[in-house]
Amino acid sequence: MADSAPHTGETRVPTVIADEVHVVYKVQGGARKGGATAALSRIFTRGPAPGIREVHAVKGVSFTAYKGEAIGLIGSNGSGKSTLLKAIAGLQPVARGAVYSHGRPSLLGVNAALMNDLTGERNVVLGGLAMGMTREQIKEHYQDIVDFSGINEKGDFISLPMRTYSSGMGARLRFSIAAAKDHDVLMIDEALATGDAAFQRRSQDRIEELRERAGTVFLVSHGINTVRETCDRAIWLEAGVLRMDGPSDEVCAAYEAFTASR
Ligand SMILES: Nc1ncnc2c1ncn2[C@@H]1O[C@H](COP(=O)(O)OP(=O)(O)OP(=O)(O)O)[C@@H](O)[C@H]1O
Repeated sequence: MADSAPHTGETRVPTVIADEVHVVYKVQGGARKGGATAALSRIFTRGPAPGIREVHAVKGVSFTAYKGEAIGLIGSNGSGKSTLLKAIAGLQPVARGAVYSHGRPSLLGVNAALMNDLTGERNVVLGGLAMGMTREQIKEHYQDIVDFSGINEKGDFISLPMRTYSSGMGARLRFSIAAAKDHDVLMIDEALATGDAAFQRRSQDRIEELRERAGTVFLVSHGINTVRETCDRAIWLEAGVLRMDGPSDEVCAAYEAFTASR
């Protein structure tokens, strides 16, 4: 596939290499009948045990990401975007192929592991520690994180448990915590879609900074315009297969033409 990283004259530093990555989920409880013929056929075809269904979510995806790139992952629902990010982050084993990465990729998802029963305040500390920040560093960044998230704009929400937050507020806090640290590879799953216009603008600026200071940013989004505005490169997945990889304008246009034709 086309390699779209800008040629700046400097040596390009690869941060993530995906080499023919396949991810297969095994799902318990699939409604498969367990007759004798089916069992025999499974022995010969080496199929999964009864009741276990396989979902081949990512099928042989290869690409190289470079330092300084912001890469948008686009594709229809269920095309494998989140799964690919999890595989890059090492949170989902690959069935075949391999992922090589520089440093430890951090996945910032809407489901990132913050604790709903703890206050926003405590979660800022926990999230910071989980990312490897020291208590001193967290203290230093605390106010910035809270201000950036905008959580306290409508009252003192940061001292309330996170379960009292709207999903947008939770996503904003997660983004703010993750963005407080420089990452070699930062992966963001949809968090931007949930913020309001002002937050989205701040996030785009912050992604720009992270790219300059750190390494590579991956962004999964259904908002094709967010990808256009935030990313210089886009990777389009469809049914687990990489359909196109190139400058985000071109890939987004091709994807839009594809969705319009369906
Ligand atoms: N934990 C899981 N167990 C089994 N199958 C899963 C699991 N997570 C995802 N899948 C399946 O893997 C495929 C890819 O899902 P994935 O969430 O990666 O797609 P996506 O492109 O991120 O989707 P969306 O745009 O809807 O968020 C889908 O068929 C989905 O049903």
